[in-house]
Amino acid sequence: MIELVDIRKVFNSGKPSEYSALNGISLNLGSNKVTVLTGPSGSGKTTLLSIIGCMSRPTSGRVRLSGREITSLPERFLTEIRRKTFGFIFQQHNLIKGITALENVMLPAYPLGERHGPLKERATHLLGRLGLSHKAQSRIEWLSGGEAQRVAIVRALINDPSVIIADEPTAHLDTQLSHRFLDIVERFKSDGKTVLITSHDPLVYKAGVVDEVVHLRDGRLEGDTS
Ligand SMILES: Nc1ncnc2c1ncn2[C@@H]1O[C@H](COP(=O)(O)OP(=O)(O)OP(=O)(O)O)[C@@H](O)[C@H]1O
Repeated sequence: MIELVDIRKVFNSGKPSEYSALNGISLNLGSNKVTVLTGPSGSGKTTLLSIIGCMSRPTSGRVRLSGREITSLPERFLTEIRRKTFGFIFQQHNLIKGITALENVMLPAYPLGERHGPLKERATHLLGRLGLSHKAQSRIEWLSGGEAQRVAIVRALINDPSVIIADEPTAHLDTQLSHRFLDIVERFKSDGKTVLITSHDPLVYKAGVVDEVVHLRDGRLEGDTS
């Protein structure tokens, strides 16, 4: 599904602050699999996620998505791929204050031009699936941390992405809500989705639903000495 070939990422190239965050990562992420990316702080997990999710480009190396080379595509194609293929769940959920949970969920679908009625129906249905029907009209700032987290998950699903990317999804969740998140991952998987998670949390990387754990250290796959 997603193939990475010799991915390198250098920040601030040519400056005294030059930093090589990824040093030749080659990796295959199988379709309909749950992969966890783990490793110490600063090992390059978020940098790699943002490259896989078409949010940034590698300095060198190739990314193939379902066999299609996407590394060198112009920005507008990458934006389209990003919208249609990926659903993102960020550590800080980036939900917008001052508008309701329902409106937050619908926002990523607006650029795709879907009619308002069916979109609202789908968003309402998805909120219900995560037990949030009664919070649809609540403003984001009125929700608890766990509720906001679930709104962020629903928002990630609104365009029916085939790949879900979650960056430290349980960082702000207690044990019970972390288990709830893993139940949701289980559901993604049975819906045929591919899931990629970064996590330091043993509760996540040791979970039964996880197919593969990839360890990063110093921008390399652990055990890879090439
Ligand atoms: N835009 C940037 N400019 C310069 N250096 C950067 C930039 N983004 C990340 N880095 C550096 O690249 C390295 C990898 O960062 P990254 O955020 O990918 O690590 P991480 O494994 O996700 O860490 P954490 O677990 O703490 O979130 C870090 O040393 C970081 O300081």
